[in-house]
Amino acid sequence: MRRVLVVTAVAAERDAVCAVAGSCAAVTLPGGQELRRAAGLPVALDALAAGVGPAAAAAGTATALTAAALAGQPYDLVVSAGIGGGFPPAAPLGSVVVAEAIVAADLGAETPDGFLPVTELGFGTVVHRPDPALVRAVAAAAGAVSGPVVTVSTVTGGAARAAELAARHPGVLAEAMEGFGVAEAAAAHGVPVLEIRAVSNAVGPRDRAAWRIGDALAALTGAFRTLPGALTAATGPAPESPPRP
Ligand SMILES: O=C(O)c1cccc(C(=O)CC[C@H]2O[C@@H](n3cnc4c(=O)[nH]cnc43)[C@H](O)[C@@H]2O)c1
Repeated sequence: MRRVLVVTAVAAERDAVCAVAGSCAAVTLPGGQELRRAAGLPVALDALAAGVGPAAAAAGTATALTAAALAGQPYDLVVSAGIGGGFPPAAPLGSVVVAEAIVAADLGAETPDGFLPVTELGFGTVVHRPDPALVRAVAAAAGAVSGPVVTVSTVTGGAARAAELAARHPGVLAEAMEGFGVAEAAAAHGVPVLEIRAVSNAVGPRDRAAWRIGDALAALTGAFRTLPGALTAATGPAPESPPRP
């Protein structure tokens, strides 16, 4: 059976993923974070609420991946998941976005000529590209759109920054705060990654009262209901493996 680790920021997002299974059992990770383990699905699904932002996401993901590897039960896929801001009109409230590129949008330097990504300063990486066939299959099954999703450390709160992000990242569909951190940890472990976002708000001038978190969490559950079938469609039946304790 395929083993999938889903990393969310907060418990409400994790519980929206767990809702697919009806119930989830708690497993404590080294360091004390609590993983939730779903039973009765055609994939072995674990969900972790690792905290808000790319650093917490990377730390939690790396801990869960290391614990699973040391237990001899490594994950086959990591999914960064949760609610996110959508760029209108392509990603309206309540829609689901699957990332074809997971982009660190504010990792770099401001210069007199504008923003420079760290790659242009000679360091690291600013983009992870999930397997396109997997992205297509997961998006099709979920009725989602696919395109770039940016990771930011500061939620966009104005029209000027929204326009700047859209100009710097053509086709960008959504903004969230964890995808790149999850993807960095997955890459360090050689595990494929996806990012799935359900749109709770429009990226632009801050209007917290207009966020539709309940609708987005329901859309997230709906997307995860279709994930096992999509994984099988994209990669074939899972190889035999020993059952989990
Ligand atoms: O208040 C609640 O009930 C609640 C339930 C679920 C999630 C939240 C969050 O505030 C999660 C923070 C989380 O949301 C992502 N997010 C959502 N919209 C945006 C955005 O426009 N720009 C950036 N990030 C966004 C982000 O990944 C945060 O981790 C509250």
